[in-house]
Amino acid sequence: MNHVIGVDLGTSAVKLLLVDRTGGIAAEVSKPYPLIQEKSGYSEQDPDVWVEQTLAGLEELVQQAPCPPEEIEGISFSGQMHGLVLLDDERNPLRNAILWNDTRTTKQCHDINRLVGEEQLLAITKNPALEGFTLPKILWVKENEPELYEKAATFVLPKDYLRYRLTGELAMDYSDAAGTLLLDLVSNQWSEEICETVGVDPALCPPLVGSHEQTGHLDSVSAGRTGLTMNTKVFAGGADNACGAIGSGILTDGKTLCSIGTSGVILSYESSRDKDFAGKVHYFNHGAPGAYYTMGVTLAAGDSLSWYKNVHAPEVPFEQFVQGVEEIPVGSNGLLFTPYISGERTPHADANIRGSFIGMNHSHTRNDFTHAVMEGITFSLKESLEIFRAHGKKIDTIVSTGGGTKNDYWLQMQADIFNAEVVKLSSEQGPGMGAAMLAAYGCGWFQSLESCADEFLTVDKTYVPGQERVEKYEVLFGIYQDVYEQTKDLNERLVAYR
Ligand SMILES: Nc1ncnc2c1ncn2[C@@H]1O[C@H](COP(=O)(O)OP(=O)(O)O)[C@@H](O)[C@H]1O
Ligand SMILES: O=C(CO)[C@@H](O)[C@H](O)COP(=O)(O)O
Repeated sequence: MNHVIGVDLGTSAVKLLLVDRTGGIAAEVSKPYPLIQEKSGYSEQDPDVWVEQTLAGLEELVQQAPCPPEEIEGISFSGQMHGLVLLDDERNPLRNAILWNDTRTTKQCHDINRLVGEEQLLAITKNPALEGFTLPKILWVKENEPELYEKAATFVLPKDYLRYRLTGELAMDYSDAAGTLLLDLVSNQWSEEICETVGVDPALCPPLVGSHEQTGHLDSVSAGRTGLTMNTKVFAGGADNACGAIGSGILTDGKTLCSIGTSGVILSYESSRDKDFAGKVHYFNHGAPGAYYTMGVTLAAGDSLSWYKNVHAPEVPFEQFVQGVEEIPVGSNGLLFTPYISGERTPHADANIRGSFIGMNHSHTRNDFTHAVMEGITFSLKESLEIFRAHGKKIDTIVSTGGGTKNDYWLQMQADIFNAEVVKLSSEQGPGMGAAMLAAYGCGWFQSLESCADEFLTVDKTYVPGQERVEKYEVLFGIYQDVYEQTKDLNERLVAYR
């Protein structure tokens, strides 16, 4: 047995990696799917489309594999976090999944705060009530679609539904459960107190497992469809950011990750759950046993750039669209962008804020705008970084991952804006690689995830901050930070027109 598969169920696509015993990528497949956005603030996907695209992707992966299917020992998963998949008693989805970047649940967040109490919620879950998390979505369905809620027998998260469909076994791992706002981070069990206080039946919560634990084998239907064998071991996997941390070697204190996918995150390893960030950043279980991580989230990071590209040049491939941005100077010739197109999480938990371009003039070209979008996304991530620095973390090296690393110039911009060395690994697919590492560790190939990381992960390139650009960006960052307060009220007044 010499290969494992990592499946990353992202927001824009499912990405599948076939990985050998040295961490080499033997085959790679990506299958996209759309977002369903019926209203401003709504964001949904059809869970069965995830399954269909994953099965089709696995079939292609097996066809591309340099080894027979019997040599593929295990498979594991990384998944977009927080998305609510409600299942009936026959385990069929009752409605579309409500995703992490759906912000319809402001009222339910207020209700949770009122009923549980903000301090008690923080004491139990280490996190505040935010629209993106799963519990407010459960309460939204209970309140707005009671006839569906009555039929609900269980809830799961996106990759858990996918894993269930491949194996017939239902489970949720701790790293993803932490993002539901229902996990007691101290006892590592579902919080009966929160369930009772907000009126959610604890029986809806699925069994909890560790990310590296085996949760069955592929069933005959999935094996038949994909060409894999029924002996393929299936491991639980984790939240995409937990897997991204594993797949980027963020496995010891002091290590920091920047991920630019649809969302953007700045994530830092924590060996204990005892630190106090007062809920300013998320605090979740890691996919590595017994560990934790803290992170700040930009809701629309890569998504802002995709949005901008889709408005102006939907037919142009990304690589071509961003060509020429390297000729634009620091500050985009006076154009500034805030990436709040889906509202924001860190540091401004605000579902109503929206993005801005400030400083437009006649001379601005499409490249100026693209450059400003990249800068605005990176400034937003710097705001999370500064929270960590303000809490005493010394961050001088950051591993960068996600689709955003496909552009060399953007990686240099990250180094200059973050004022830190930015490291790009050989594979930009941190979450998929992390999932493959969980399968490799689960199969017993390595004693620990750290030793797996030593074997699997290699640095491709390091980007060093340039002093002159760092200083210019420091000043611009101050202007960027002023935009939120100055556009907050304007955006509240525009809500009625959305
Ligand atoms: N060539 C490129 N240059 C810069 N950014 C890119 C490029 N290709 C893709 N991206 C960015 O990567 C994002 C997708 O990243 P990915 O990690 O695949 O997302 P997710 O896992 O959230 O679906 C896109 O939204 C886009 O902004
Ligand atoms: O909501 C969060 C983290 O709290 C997001 O990071 C999602 O987990 C989606 O990730 P991508 O699809 O952008 O990778």
